Amino acid sequence: MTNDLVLRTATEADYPELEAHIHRAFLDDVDEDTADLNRKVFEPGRTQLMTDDGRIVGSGLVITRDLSVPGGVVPAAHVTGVGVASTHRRRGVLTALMNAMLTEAHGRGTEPLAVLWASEGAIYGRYGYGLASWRVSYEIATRDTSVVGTAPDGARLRQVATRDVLDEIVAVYDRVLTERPGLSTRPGQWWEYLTADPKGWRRGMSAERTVLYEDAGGVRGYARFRTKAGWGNSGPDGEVRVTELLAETPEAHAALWRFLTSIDLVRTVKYMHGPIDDPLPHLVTNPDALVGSAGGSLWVRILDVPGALAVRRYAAPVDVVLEVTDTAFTGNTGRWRLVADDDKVDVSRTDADGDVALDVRALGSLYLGGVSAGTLAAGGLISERAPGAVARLSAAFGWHRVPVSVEVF
Ligand SMILES: CC(=O)SCCNC(=O)CCNC(=O)[C@H](O)C(C)(C)COP(=O)(O)OP(=O)(O)OC[C@H]1O[C@@H](n2cnc3c(N)ncnc32)[C@H](O)[C@@H]1OP(=O)(O)O
Repeated sequence: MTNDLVLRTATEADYPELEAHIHRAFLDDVDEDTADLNRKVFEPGRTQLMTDDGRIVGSGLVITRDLSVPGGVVPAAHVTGVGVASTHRRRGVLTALMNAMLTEAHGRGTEPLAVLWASEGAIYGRYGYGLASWRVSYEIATRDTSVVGTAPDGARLRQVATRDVLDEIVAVYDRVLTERPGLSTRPGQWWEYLTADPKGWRRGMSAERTVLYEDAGGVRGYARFRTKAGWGNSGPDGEVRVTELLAETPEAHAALWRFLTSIDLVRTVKYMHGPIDDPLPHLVTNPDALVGSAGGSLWVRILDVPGALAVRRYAAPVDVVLEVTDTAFTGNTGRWRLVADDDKVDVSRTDADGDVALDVRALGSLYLGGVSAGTLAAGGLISERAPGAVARLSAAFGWHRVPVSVEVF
């Protein structure tokens, strides 16, 4: 092995080697069926590579998408495809790649945030990312519970091939996104990519199906899911795995879950992207049968503190001075006065004393409204300098819906 490490931006021609490298880093092989699929969403100009003697040994991809935040939708650098060859680990390759990705995104001046899903939660805090949203993974024993009630008159469910109803589900997704923080926009070929349904993505399950919920106003919700037949000593033991479920109305939400948990021959329904504030446990006959376990999902790295603070909305009027520390992007360091009331938000640098002091990582956790300032203060991650400031911050940064990221990108 040589030690001729070079950091560079990718080109289109790097794609085949890059794809093999990423699969290897994730302990997988390139599947003939899925080969080239990721090319649909590959942005070579935003992809950083580390090469050793010309061969790729490290990668980090940035994808240009927006993210819903409390009261808005903002450009956010979506970081993904981070992988370092096993032969080159723990020598600072990830650090070099991450610095290059964040510097490029910061330099654009248009993306106040970077976001990612972490393969392992221990990795990204050191780069200023804060864990900002959570998910509930359900494993529902359908024999032990059911969703109460019935759908209203005139409502109906329609089971279809996902690709045949793309326009309808895109419209639902885009409407839900304006109400719920943490969702990523799906520009360009994203929907085509996500619904391509190659065999390699099925992991022993069926092709993807979609069920739509419609009322007099049109489609109000959908669930994309796969099924698997199974037989045990006591009869059928089938499984449903939900890829994504989004609903605009309470009726759509209940009807979709009622459908999924009552399919004949199915004994288990799994879904890994439930929001923490999902009303489902309150709608079933026995919430214990949902077996939900919570885990982290989206990590947020604030790249531009005043820009990020100005672009979201606040749940309560607030006038507070945040004393922020950021060792990587030092322009963020300092005291920022945030004054917000309804739709008016003003952020300015100030010499006034800080009401609270926090690192940019804690600000990332706070940002989407899914982690309260009180929680962070209790952990020593926010220091209160003015009495009552943490309570005011908690009220202002909270949101009526918690963030959820429904897609591991
Ligand atoms: C957004 C995404 O794409 S998530 C996917 C991340 N990729 C994977 O999980 C694939 C398998 N793993 C890998 O490819 C590599 O091990 C990586 C990318 C996680 C780390 O790459 P490396 O080049 O070894 O990291 P690097 O040497 O730059 O380490 C930087 C720091 O992170 C720490 N670190 C790196 N990996 C881990 C880990 N898995 N768990 C805990 N700490 C870690 C290092 O100890 C080091 O700490 P220090 O700053 O205190 O010295």
